[in-house]
Amino acid sequence: MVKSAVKVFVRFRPSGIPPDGVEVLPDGKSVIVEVRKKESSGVVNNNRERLSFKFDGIIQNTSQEAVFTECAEDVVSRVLNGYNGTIFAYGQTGSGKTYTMVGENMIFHLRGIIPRSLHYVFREIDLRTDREVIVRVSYLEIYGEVLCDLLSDDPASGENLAIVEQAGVTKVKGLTKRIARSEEEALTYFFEGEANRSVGPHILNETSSRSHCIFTIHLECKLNDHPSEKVTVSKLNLVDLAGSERVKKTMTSGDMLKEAMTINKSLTFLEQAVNALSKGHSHVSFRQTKLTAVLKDALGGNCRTVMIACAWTETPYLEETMTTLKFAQRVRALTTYAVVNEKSDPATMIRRYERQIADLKQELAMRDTLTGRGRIPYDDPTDVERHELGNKIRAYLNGEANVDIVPIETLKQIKECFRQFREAHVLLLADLKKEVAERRASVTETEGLSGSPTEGGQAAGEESGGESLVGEVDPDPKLGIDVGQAPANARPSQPDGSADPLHPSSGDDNQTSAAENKDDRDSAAWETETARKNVFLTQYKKHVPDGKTLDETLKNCLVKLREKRHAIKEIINSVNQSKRSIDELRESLDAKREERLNNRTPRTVEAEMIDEEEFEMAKKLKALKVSYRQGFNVIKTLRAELQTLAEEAAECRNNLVVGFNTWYEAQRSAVKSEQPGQEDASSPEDNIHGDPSSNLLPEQLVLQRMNHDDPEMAVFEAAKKLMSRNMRRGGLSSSYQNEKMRFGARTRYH
Ligand SMILES: Nc1ncnc2c1ncn2[C@@H]1O[C@H](COP(=O)(O)OP(=O)(O)OP(=O)(O)O)[C@@H](O)[C@H]1O
Repeated sequence: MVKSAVKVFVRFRPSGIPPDGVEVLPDGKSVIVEVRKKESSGVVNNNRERLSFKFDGIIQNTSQEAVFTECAEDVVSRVLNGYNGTIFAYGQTGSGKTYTMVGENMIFHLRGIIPRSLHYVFREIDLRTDREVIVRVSYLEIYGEVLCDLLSDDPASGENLAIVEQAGVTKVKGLTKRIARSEEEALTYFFEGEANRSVGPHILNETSSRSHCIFTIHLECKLNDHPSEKVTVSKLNLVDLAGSERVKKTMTSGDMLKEAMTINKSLTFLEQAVNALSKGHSHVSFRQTKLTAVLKDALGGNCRTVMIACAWTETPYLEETMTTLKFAQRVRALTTYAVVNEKSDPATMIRRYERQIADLKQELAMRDTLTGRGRIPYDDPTDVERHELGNKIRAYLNGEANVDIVPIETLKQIKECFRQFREAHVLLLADLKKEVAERRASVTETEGLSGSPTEGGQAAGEESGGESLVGEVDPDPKLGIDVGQAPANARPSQPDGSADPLHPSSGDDNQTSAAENKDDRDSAAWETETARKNVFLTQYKKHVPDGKTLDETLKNCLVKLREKRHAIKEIINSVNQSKRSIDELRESLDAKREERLNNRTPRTVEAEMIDEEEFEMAKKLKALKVSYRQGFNVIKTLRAELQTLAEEAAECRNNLVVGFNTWYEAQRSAVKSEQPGQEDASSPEDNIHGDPSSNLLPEQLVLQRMNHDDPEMAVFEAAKKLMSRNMRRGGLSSSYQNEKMRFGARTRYH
C-alpha cells in the first residue's frame, strides 16, 4: 500500500492583462493572492485579504505537453503498474479545465491530458513487451444528477447506470467499456464521447461544459510466461469538472441558471466532503451527490490523485481565484492509500490446471507401466463400467462371490464402490422396514397391543395407566394395619373367628358362648368392640416387645415397597416418554420419506437414497427403540422384585395380626381369671363408688395392666387412683354427685 498526499497543481489561464493581485513566487510552487474584500458587491473597500498558498506546482504559460509531463505522467505510469489513478481539473467557469484535460479544438499540439494519457499508455504497452495488456475505455457524464453513458449507442442507457461499491471499490454499473486495441481506437472512442458531451455557450466561455465528465482508461495487465495466474487491474480516471460560478456576477438566468445552481450544488458537496476528510471526520457523506460518490476513491481511497486547479489571474475574478485556491489547499491535505490491484485470471487458472492434470496422468501411466500394473483407468467410470461394478457388488453381498471380485485399483473406483454399497444398503433398509411393518401389522392383529414392547406396541404399564405395573400391592400402603375393621353389617360368621382376625378360635367354652351371645347383639356394638380392639393394637405395637418387633419389620417392608413402587413409576414415565418420542419421530420420518419419494418420480434407485437429515432421524429412532426396550425390561425386573416385597409385607402383616390376637386373648384370659364375675357388670356407674377397676371391661383391664409398664402412664394411673380414693372418702359432696347424675352425666374417669 502506498500512502500519498493528493498532489495539487495550479494552472493560471494566460491573460493579456498584467496580473494584479496574484504573485507567483520564484520556487514555482507558491503563490500570493491579494483580494479586496466585498469586491463583488462593487463597493470600494481598502480592507484587503492577502493569502499565501503552496502547491506542488504553479503552471503559467506552459505548453500542454509540459503540463502532462509535470502533472500527469507519474500517475499514468503508476496506473500501468497496477495502481488506480485520478487526475481532475477544478475551477471557475472558463478557467481552462477542459483546455487542460481535453485540449483545444482537436489541435494536436494543444491536446490535453486525456489524449496524451492514451498516447502514453499505448506507447508504454508497446514498450513493455513482457506483458499482455487489455485496454478498455469508458466515458461517463454527470449532468445535473443524471448519469450518462457517452460511449453507448443507446440514448436511454443512462437509466441502467448505477454507482455501486463492491469490496470497497466504487464502480459505475452498466457503463459501457470499449476495448481499445490501439491508441487510435481509443482516441476514436474519446472523440465520440466528446461529441456527446453537454456543452453550451456561457458569458465566460463559448463552449462551457455544463456537466462533470469522467473519461476512464481501464487496464488489465498480465505478465507473459509468468507462473502466477494473477492479473493486475487498474484504472485512470480523467475528470473534467463543470465550472463553478457566481451567478449574480455572471447574470446567468433561465436554464443556464438552473444548470449553474445544480453544478454549484454538487461542487459544494464536493467541498464538504473534502473539508470533512481534511479534518479527519470519521464519517464522510460521499453519497450526497453522484459526483462525490464517483470521486470517493480519488479523495481518500485506493488511488493516486492529482488535482489541477484552474484559475484566472484577472482582477475581476480574484475572489473566485481565492476560493479555488483555498479549496485546492484543503485537497492537498488529503491522503490516499493506493495498492496494486490483483485478481485471479480464471482462464489462466483453468489452463494451468489442465496442464497439471495432463502431466499427472502421464506420470501415473508411467508409474503403472514401471510397476507392471498394466493400463489402469483413471477417468470417470462409464455407464457400462458402473453397471458391471454394480453386478459384482451384488454378487459379493449375496455371498455368490469373493470380495476380490470388486476392483480396487483407483480412488475413483473406491468412491464408486462406496456409492454402490450405499445404494444397496438403502434398498435393503427399505425392504427391512417394509418387512417389519408387515410383521408388526400381523402381530397387532393376532395379539393386540398387550404384548411385549416391540416397536409400535405398548408396554403393559402403559395400557393400564402405568400404575398397575405394581401388581396387586395396596396402592396406598399405610404404616399400620387394619386388624378386623368390618363392614357395618358384618359379623363373624364362624365361632372360631377364621374370617375375623379379632376373633380367633380359642376352644374356650365360655368364650365360645360369649361369642355366641355377642352374635345376638347388634352390629353397632360389635363395631364398638372392633374399634376398642384397634386401640389395643396400637398399644400392642407400642409397648409389647413382640408387637414392636413385628410392627418394625412390617414398617421396613412397607417402606421398601413404597420405594420400589416409586422407582417403577419413574421408569414407566420414562418409557412412556420414549414411546411418545418414537411415535413422533416415526411420523416425521414417514412424512420425510413420503416427500422424498413423491419428489422423485419415477421411483428409482436414486429416490431410495436418503439424505443426511433422514439418516440422522433413522439413527435417533433406532436409539430410542433400544432405550424403550431396555426400560421395559427394567420394569419387568422391578415388578418381579415388587411382587416379592408385597408378599413379604403380607406375611409381616399376618404375623403382626396373629401375634396381636394371641397376645390379646391371653391378656383377656388373664384378666378374667383375676376378676371372675365382673365381666357382666351391668353398668360402670353402678360401681362408681367402688374400686375403679371393678367396673372395667376385660379389655380395659388389659390396657390398665399394660399401662403399669409405662412410667408416664403409671404416674397418671397413680393420680387416678388417688382421686378415686378421695371420692370414696367423701372428698366430693354427695349433693354434687347427685346433681351430676340428675343431668345424666358420667364421671370422666370410670
Ligand atoms: N492555458 C490556456 N491557454 C490557452 N487558452 C486557454 C487556456 N485555458 C483556457 N483557455 C481558453 O479559454 C477558454 C475556456 O477554457 P475552457 O473551456 O477550458 O474552460 P473551462 O474551465 O472548461 O470552462 P467551463 O467550466 O465553462 O467548461 C477556451 O477557449 C480555451 O481555449
